[in-house]
Amino acid sequence: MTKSRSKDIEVLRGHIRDIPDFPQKGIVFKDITPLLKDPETLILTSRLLLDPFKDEKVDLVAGIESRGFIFGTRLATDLNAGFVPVRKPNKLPAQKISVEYDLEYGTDQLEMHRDAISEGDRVIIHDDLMATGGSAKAAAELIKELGGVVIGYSFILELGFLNGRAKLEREIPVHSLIEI
Ligand SMILES: O=P(O)(O)OC[C@H]1O[C@H](OP(=O)(O)OP(=O)(O)O)[C@H](O)[C@@H]1O
Ligand SMILES: Nc1ncnc2[nH]cnc12
Repeated sequence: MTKSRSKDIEVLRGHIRDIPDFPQKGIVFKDITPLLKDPETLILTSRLLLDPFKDEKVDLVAGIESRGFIFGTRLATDLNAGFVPVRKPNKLPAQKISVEYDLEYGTDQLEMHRDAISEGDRVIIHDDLMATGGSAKAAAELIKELGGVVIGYSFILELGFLNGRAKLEREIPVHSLIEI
């Protein structure tokens, strides 16, 4: 990593705050709202997320609800790609597919519209944070079921101690700006 990139990453790190015992006891919640509020870190985050993919041919960015929507749409426009939402249950209005998955705190379900992906579409999965990797794995399963090809994962933050990467296919690159 270049010196200036690692300096930029440190700036971002300084704008993520720890909230102990949220949403339940024992969880240290990584809150990105300070990073969103500062116009400099807001734009810096978009730029740093774009870097690893800027020479790739990308058809779609799939953002995971809800915090994955924030930078996912920007990443899509920066790549001249489309954006598709991966949503929590009962939010999408048209025909959809679903998958269940485990969270650091509980279980949940993710859904995508059946027509969100065309056969062979090259898709990046984006979220603000990877914890157990359950959400990212579930999103990848949905995309593959619809005929898409996952070409990479993009996160601002990765909780490395939870080893979420182990859940993902090894040959697909994972780009996390900050690893904790
Ligand atoms: O790697 P995992 O263990 O699956 O956890 C990561 C997911 O958890 C958080 O979302 P959350 O479910 O809290 O919802 P939100 O984005 O709507 O706040 C985060 O934004 C990721 O989507
Ligand atoms: N520790 C954490 N902080 C913020 N979002 C999360 N999603 C899952 N675990 C999380």
